[in-house]
Amino acid sequence: MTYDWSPNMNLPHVLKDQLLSTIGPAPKEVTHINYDSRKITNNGCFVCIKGDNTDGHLFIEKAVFQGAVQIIGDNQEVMIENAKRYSDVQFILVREPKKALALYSSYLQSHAHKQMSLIGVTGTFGKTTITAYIRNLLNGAGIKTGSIGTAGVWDHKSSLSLHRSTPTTPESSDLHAHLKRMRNRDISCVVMEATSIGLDQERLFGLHFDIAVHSNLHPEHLDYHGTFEQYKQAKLRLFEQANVAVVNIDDEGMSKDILSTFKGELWTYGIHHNATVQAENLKATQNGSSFDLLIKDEKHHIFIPVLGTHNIYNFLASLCVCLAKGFTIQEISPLFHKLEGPPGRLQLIPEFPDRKMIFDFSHTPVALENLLKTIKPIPYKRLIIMITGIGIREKSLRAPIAKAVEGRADEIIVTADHPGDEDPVVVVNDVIAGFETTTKNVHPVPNRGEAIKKAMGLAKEGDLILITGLCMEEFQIIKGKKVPYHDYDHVKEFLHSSKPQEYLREVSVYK
Ligand SMILES: CC(=O)N[C@H]1[C@@H](OP(=O)(O)OP(=O)(O)OC[C@H]2O[C@@H](n3ccc(=O)[nH]c3=O)[C@H](O)[C@@H]2O)O[C@H](CO)[C@@H](O)[C@@H]1O[C@H](C)C(=O)N[C@@H](C)C(=O)N[C@H](CCC(=O)O)C(=O)O
Ligand SMILES: Nc1ncnc2c1ncn2[C@@H]1O[C@H](COP(=O)(O)OP(=O)(O)OP(=O)(O)O)[C@@H](O)[C@H]1O
Repeated sequence: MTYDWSPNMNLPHVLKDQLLSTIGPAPKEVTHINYDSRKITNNGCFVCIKGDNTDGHLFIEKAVFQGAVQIIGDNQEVMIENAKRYSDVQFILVREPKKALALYSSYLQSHAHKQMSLIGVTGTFGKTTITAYIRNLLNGAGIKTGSIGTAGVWDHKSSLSLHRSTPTTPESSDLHAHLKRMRNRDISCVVMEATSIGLDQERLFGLHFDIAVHSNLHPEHLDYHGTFEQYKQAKLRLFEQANVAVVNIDDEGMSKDILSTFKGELWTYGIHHNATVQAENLKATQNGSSFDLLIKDEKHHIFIPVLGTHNIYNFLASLCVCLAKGFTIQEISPLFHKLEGPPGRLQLIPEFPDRKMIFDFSHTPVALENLLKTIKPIPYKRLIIMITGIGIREKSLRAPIAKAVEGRADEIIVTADHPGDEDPVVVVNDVIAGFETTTKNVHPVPNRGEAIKKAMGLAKEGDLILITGLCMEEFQIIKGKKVPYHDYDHVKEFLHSSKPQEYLREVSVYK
């Protein structure tokens, strides 16, 4: 049964291309839309999505019980069956419920996205960092810019508290609600991470991006996408929705695909190949990176207060966005000395006099090994590293974490992150079991805050302290509860303590 579109159907016009048929009375009012029956309340529209574990169509009854007045789905048989049972509810049969969810969500949020400029960032590594750099530079340049991604949802000033449904790219109904919230705060530009899974699940369907940014492509999420090719095709979809593309020309994963298919304005960046914006003569310095920037045959000497070659790539991507937005290098360069990445990604903590201190999110053996490679060019007297076992995640990673840093630091503090239901002492001892030859200069401190102070207490002039683990999160999970926690509070406590020496005392945890 197929209905022709008619204006009297009382349905938002946005659903026109998705609509197959409707049964039941059009509701007087629809106040919200959701893909999860548990989040539906009075006057809601529930969209049935087939997932990996279950099928949203099984929860129609629950959604109606919770107050749904409209149901959207693609299973004709189930929809008709339920329409007979709930004659006061409108059932809308569509071609693709995920697309309908995105379109209808946009409508219910007054198409807020159309009143703002959108920038999408995709790639395997660097999305969160590039997103933070773009937000930082554009705000500095006077464009009120918000961001959405792994680091949360930010307006131009600070992080907004909200419930997260996905780790990075929100489901479309949540995304449009965030966009409306941004618009209400006078945000005129939003930069967002576009993950392959988010793109594949149509969370960004119907959005139009002024600029799409590519970082790089390496195998990831193959359990979800099946093949590397399918993973790449999902990421490439972002560029079909954009006017301008910013492409890392050094990346072998997908740059050629974008360059050969993209029809709009192109900006390239890189270090090893000629690009619109190219960096050369890279040098790691005490507090950041310096290099020469080549833009259209002009050379500019640049310093940015961030470490690591990968972050120079991330910076180049962000700079291309500013240039594509019409700023000149002269207008943007005064902002470089204040460039800020996302919390906890090679984040320099400047407050500790005569010592260098870095927070980094690495909490796996591979990430720790990469971190130790990245900091190599930084001059320091002694290296002090704090590593963490994680209570709520794979136990099997604890011992390898110790192995990754063994013999590569002068002092190693071992602590526990998110102990969950585990005794932090046990977590710490599991990590320590991974040291193969010696536990000399290994300091077990089960409480993360105390461990930070211990690391700071051990540091002398000229030393480098690496604080690793899940430090960008503002809570610790302890016995199923999120307990407010921030690394930075402990840094401040140490610096303001009249007796910092007391943190040097040993804490004995071996049982
Ligand atoms: C693997 C994956 O992508 N899962 C997504 C998928 O879940 P699923 O297939 O398991 O759903 P399901 O449990 O079978 O349920 C099917 C439907 O029934 C609904 N339901 C279920 C139970 C109920 O009582 N009532 C009800 O309505 C569910 O809300 C859902 O709509 O469909 C759901 C609804 O559309 C998504 O929210 C969910 O994302 C989950 C939360 C998730 O964590 N996804 C991760 C993998 C993800 O998207 N990550 C990327 C980052 C990747 C990166 O790091 O690069 C991201 O962008 O965040
Ligand atoms: N451009 C890059 N190239 C290679 N590696 C990078 C790049 N940028 C960041 N990394 C590495 O990836 C890690 C994660 O960076 P970031 O959070 O910015 O990436 P992401 O794509 O958002 O990943 P996630 O979604 O897992 O957070 C960093 O700690 C760093 O080790």
